[in-house]
Amino acid sequence: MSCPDKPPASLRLQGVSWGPSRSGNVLHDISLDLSPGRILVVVGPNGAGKSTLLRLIYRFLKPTTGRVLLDDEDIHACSARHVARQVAAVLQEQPTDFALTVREIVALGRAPHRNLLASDSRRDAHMVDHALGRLALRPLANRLFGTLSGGERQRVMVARALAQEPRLIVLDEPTNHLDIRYQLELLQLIRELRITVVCSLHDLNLAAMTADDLLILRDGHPLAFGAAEQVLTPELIAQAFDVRARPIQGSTQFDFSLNDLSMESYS
Ligand SMILES: Nc1ncnc2c1ncn2[C@@H]1O[C@H](COP(=O)(O)OP(=O)(O)OP(=O)(O)O)[C@@H](O)[C@H]1O
Repeated sequence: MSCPDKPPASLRLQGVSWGPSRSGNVLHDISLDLSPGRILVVVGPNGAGKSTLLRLIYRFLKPTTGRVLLDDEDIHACSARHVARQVAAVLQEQPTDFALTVREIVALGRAPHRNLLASDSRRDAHMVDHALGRLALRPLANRLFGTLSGGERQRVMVARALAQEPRLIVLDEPTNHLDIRYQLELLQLIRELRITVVCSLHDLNLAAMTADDLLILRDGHPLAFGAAEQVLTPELIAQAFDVRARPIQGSTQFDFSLNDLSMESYS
């Protein structure tokens, strides 16, 4: 049985800023348009504001100024449940429901689609099983979450998000805890999802392989936004990360090294 498709959503950020009350902004005036089905990868140094931007997109935080629009609808003009039916998030923090099985955790993704007190519908069961299959988790379906490795838990979190049938999925550093094989598999899965994706990544080479569009943040400011091959240039990488990036011939991949100034600052 195939998984029924919902059309991917468009995302628009209009002059979005955010800061904790009165102590200055963490994010400054970010605007971008993401067409349905495109993959936006957000990169930037530690503390640049990547997780904060993602929290605004999955409606955990409300912008201090500006708007986040999903298909031209301000997500803060809609109920949390309405947004949860369209947007799923995979966060760096993992749940502490160690006594639940993998299947039960993935089934939590169905919550926004259920009516109060309604028992699981056949569609719920199908979506949970489909998500378990996509992440190769069927053999672990009855294991307790608390007994899984870090990488297995991360795959459960992605399966839970897929069970939610989102039209936009937000992933904060989803390759954390994954070995290189599962990193590549997960990023390939993301490319095959046919939903709109916003994902933060630290690895610029993985970002180049995954992104349609790329946003570079530095100190909460958008340094560059656009097609990945135009944005990931040695100059912009140097500006954002203070490292030297040498393109590997014939690819969009880079070798990285400290530049001379960085070396001096450590000596
Ligand atoms: N609620 C908050 N109150 C005060 N400062 C905050 C709050 N949330 C985030 N910050 C600050 O905002 C900055 C950006 O944090 P954020 O977690 O978004 O960065 P990041 O780019 O995801 O970093 P990393 O790559 O290290 O995960 C940091 O300096 C952080 O301390």
